[in-house]
Amino acid sequence: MIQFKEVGLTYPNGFQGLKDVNVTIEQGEYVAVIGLSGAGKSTFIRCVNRMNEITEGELIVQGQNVPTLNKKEVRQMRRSIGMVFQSFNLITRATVLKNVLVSFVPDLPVWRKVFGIFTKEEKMKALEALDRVGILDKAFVRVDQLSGGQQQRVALARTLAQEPSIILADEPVASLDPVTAKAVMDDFRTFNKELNMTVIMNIHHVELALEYASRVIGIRAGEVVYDGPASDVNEAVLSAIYNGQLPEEIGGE
Ligand SMILES: Nc1ncnc2c1ncn2[C@@H]1O[C@H](COP(=O)(O)OP(=O)(O)OP(=O)(O)O)[C@@H](O)[C@H]1O
Repeated sequence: MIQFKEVGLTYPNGFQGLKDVNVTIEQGEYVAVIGLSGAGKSTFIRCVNRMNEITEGELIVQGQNVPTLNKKEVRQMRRSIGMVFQSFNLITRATVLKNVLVSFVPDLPVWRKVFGIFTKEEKMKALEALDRVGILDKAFVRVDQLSGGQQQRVALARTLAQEPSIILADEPVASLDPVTAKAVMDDFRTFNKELNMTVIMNIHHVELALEYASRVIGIRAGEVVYDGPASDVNEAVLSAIYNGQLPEEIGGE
């Protein structure tokens, strides 16, 4: 479970990124976070694994009080929280398999990190993850020889191999064509449904958000202005989230 209680975040330059956020997310939910550019979507999800530090209120993730964790505890917490980015964050000159194996690195003793020796079990887990996202045949191909969609699947496989209970996804389909974007969204849905992973996804594409997520959190200027089922999101709700500037795909300019 993830609980934001009266959370505020003021950046060091004084900008208020989040204001009085009260949100509880249960294990296994699929949440889409929507809002205008600059509304605070990334700020919000990055608090969960403490990439951003909250400055007010309380944040509990899987029973742990996030702001009070020391460095070692933060590292441990992050093992159970996968992160997927728009830019994939891969080592492009290494093979697909190596990129997935990297997910085991934080747990490796120093000598194994240096020599890059992975156990048979780890290799099997990595290959299984590649199989799940449908790119097992690319295991020994260099990442820079793959398409954008394939690269995002490598990033997904890397996250999956980590066996997280929560996946934070920051605009994971923004740079993909519509067909590939849907395929990647389908992968997230599979992880969510079959593996009971919580998915919290920032997404600009409202139609996809409403199609895939069960819950929508709408953020405007650092405040949660909607939190409810995706099925209840209508034009009025969107107008409130987007400050009257409806996205083009749903009838705006
Ligand atoms: N390190 C920082 N210091 C000061 N202000 C910041 C910092 N990081 C983000 N901000 C500001 O906080 C606000 C929210 O940023 P955030 O990246 O969370 O928005 P977003 O909704 O994810 O936007 P986008 O959809 O464009 O990615 C923006 O106004 C941004 O300029």
